[in-house]
Amino acid sequence: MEPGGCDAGPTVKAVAAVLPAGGSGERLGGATPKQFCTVQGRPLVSYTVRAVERVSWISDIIVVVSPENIETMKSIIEKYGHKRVTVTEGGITRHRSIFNGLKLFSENKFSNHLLQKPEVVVIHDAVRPFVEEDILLKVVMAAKEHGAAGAIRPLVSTVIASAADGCLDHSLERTKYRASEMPQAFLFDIIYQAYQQCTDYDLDYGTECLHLALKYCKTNAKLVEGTADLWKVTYKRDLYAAESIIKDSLSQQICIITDVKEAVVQVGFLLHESLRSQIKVETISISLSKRDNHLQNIFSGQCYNFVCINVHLNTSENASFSIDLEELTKMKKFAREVKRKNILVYGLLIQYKDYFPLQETVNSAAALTMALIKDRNPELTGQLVVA
Ligand SMILES: Nc1ccn([C@@H]2O[C@H](COP(=O)(O)OP(=O)(O)OP(=O)(O)O)[C@@H](O)[C@H]2O)c(=O)n1
Ligand SMILES: O=C(CO)[C@H](O)[C@H](O)COP(=O)(O)O
Repeated sequence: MEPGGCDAGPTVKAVAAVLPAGGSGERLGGATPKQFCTVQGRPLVSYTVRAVERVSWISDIIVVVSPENIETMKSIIEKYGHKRVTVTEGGITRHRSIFNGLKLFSENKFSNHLLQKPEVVVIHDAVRPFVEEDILLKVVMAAKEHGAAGAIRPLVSTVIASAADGCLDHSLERTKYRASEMPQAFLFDIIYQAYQQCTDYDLDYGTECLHLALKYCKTNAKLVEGTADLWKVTYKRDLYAAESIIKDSLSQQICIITDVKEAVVQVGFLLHESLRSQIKVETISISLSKRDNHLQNIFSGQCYNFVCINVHLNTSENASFSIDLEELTKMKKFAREVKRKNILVYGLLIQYKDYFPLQETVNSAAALTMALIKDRNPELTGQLVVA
């Protein structure tokens, strides 16, 4: 195993990543650049950084932002606990931002600490949050062999050229062409040399790093078929699409919390059974006295949805019930604390009558639970819902 690599990673001396995030997001519109737009409680750029930092064989991650967003980016890194990330200043175009990012490995003028020059550098737009390790590995290995590599996708529409009079000049045969996406990877020396040699025109109007490697270093990039999730958030509708993918991935798992009273444990079990065909479920029964510490541990796991259930049996002699306000206040407090980590907590009171089949009530409680976690409405967190 080489330094910088790991068992599952490439046998490359060191791999680093540069994430350009210095744009203003004109096509999306709005005051906030798209990379800082909040999606399910977290800025878009943080999802991309997280996707890249999960890859253990990527040693350094450079995020390039415009000068006015340096502090914002640093606070995002701090808030979401990102590791191995260095922030640097971008330029007025994407190419200039990427070049600034690459300079950190060669010139130490922007940074107080020296970053190890990588053998291969990955370039990935900060506004493509769904990048997976598999495609990163493929482009890195291909770059090691060919000098440069990039993810591609089939074209959705045919590309046409218009003449000066605004009429069709010619159209390209769609099957012969591909959309160039990200990530791309390069032998560091190749892409750095290309950026050093390219013209101001390239830096100001170019949109393709692979092209620079070809033009200035005669390197024909290997093209690697990517997945549909690699698309770039460009327009407002893309932000909605990203939100719905993120929401969906956060809604795959639920944790049911009950206390240890037999009746509640039993109803918790039925709810678990009713939900498990639709979603991954975990049920935890804990006594009230141990709850505080225990809940802290549970909430620091991987699950983003919790329901704390309680049960009320409504017999004819016992028609009214009271809510334990102390319990409710505690649950609300937890809900408020963990909401910052995108974890949503609900209270669910399952109220049933002794003459009514319990299973039916549990089924409607399951439907209510599913609606809550699919919707992920942060305003409802900490609320007590009654089934
Ligand atoms: N001066 C720039 C311009 C763009 N980018 C980054 O390059 C990526 C892809 O660019 P694009 O989608 O074009 O972003 P914007 O330039 O922000 O969008 P628009 O063209 O709509 O203004 C984005 O992560 C963007 O932040 C950058 O680092 N520096
Ligand atoms: O297309 C690309 C690859 O070739 C780049 O991903 C890049 O996003 C293009 O940026 P822009 O939309 O700003 O030109």
